[in-house]
Amino acid sequence: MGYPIVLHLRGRRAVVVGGGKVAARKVYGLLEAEADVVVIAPEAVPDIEALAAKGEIVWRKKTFAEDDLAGAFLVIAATNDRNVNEAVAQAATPGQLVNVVDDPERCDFHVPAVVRRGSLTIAVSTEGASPALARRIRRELEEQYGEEYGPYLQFLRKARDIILREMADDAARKQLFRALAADSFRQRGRWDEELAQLLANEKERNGERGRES
Ligand SMILES: C[C@@]1(CC(=O)O)C2=NC(=C\c3[nH]c(c(CCC(=O)O)c3CC(=O)O)Cc3[nH]c(c(CC(=O)O)c3CCC(=O)O)/C=C3\N/C(=C\2)[C@@H](CCC(=O)O)[C@]3(C)CC(=O)O)/[C@H]1CCC(=O)O
Ligand SMILES: NC(=O)c1ccc[n+]([C@@H]2O[C@H](COP(=O)([O-])OP(=O)(O)OC[C@H]3O[C@@H](n4cnc5c(N)ncnc54)[C@H](O)[C@@H]3O)[C@@H](O)[C@H]2O)c1
Repeated sequence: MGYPIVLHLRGRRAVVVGGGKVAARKVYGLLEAEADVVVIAPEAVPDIEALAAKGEIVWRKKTFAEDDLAGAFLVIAATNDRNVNEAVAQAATPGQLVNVVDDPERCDFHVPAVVRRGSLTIAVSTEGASPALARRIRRELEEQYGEEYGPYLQFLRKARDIILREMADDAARKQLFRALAADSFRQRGRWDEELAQLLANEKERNGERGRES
């Protein structure tokens, strides 16, 4: 079974070999993670052409050669030619993370189906058993966790900073974090107001404890 992790790719080079629809899907995911994306392909779908024209990726309009992998942190072999994909995997050095879109056995990692809502990422993997099921579940999760989770996560991050700064008691902090994560809290929508109230209550309780001792 694979070990799920979230890679930090900002400023790191990701080389995608191939310029078809599968490559384009991987490119979009890599751009969301702010990787420096380089595509190697003699021909590419319009999405990839457009991204290259806007300067959001580099497209080397050529067939794959070993030296295309120089400086890559992550490599995706996404051509429609099994032999080329195999050659890409062979050319990678041991430290480079490799995904081969038509050969799960050759992969250091596979790519899950993903829902993103600001800082919230929900990833679904079937380990290659059924990418179509991963896609279906991703769509269901998109319904369940709507766009409103983006601003909610922003609030939670800010609240967490405040709580860590202002509250010393571990147990009380934990209780507060859980209260803010409750769906009923999210749905009421009065996040800042309720946080201020909860912090004030906690300060008052502390004050009382101080006077008791
Ligand atoms: C999740 C997603 C992420 C992404 O690509 O971004 C993804 N595949 C997606 C869609 C999809 N892929 C395929 C179909 C057609 C239906 C079907 O065959 O089921 C559909 C559905 C569609 O297109 O609608 C066909 C397919 N996929 C692979 C092979 C090769 C093989 O298994 O040998 C073949 C056969 C090719 C052929 O010969 O035809 C291999 C892989 N695909 C993976 C990921 C990795 C395993 C992830 C997992 O199992 O969880 C893995 C192992 C490697 C990798 O790519 O990392 C993305 C959904 C994004 C979304 O919608 O959210
Ligand atoms: N992992 C997945 O999610 C998934 C899903 C569907 C299909 N697949 C597999 O992925 C492969 C690619 O699918 P696609 O629909 O994107 O194919 P496609 O035919 O649309 O694109 C293939 C691309 O590879 C490029 N290419 C071919 N030879 C090359 C070389 N020597 N160097 C560099 N680039 C080269 C072509 O120029 C083209 O841009 C399929 O063959 C299939 O086996 C994987």
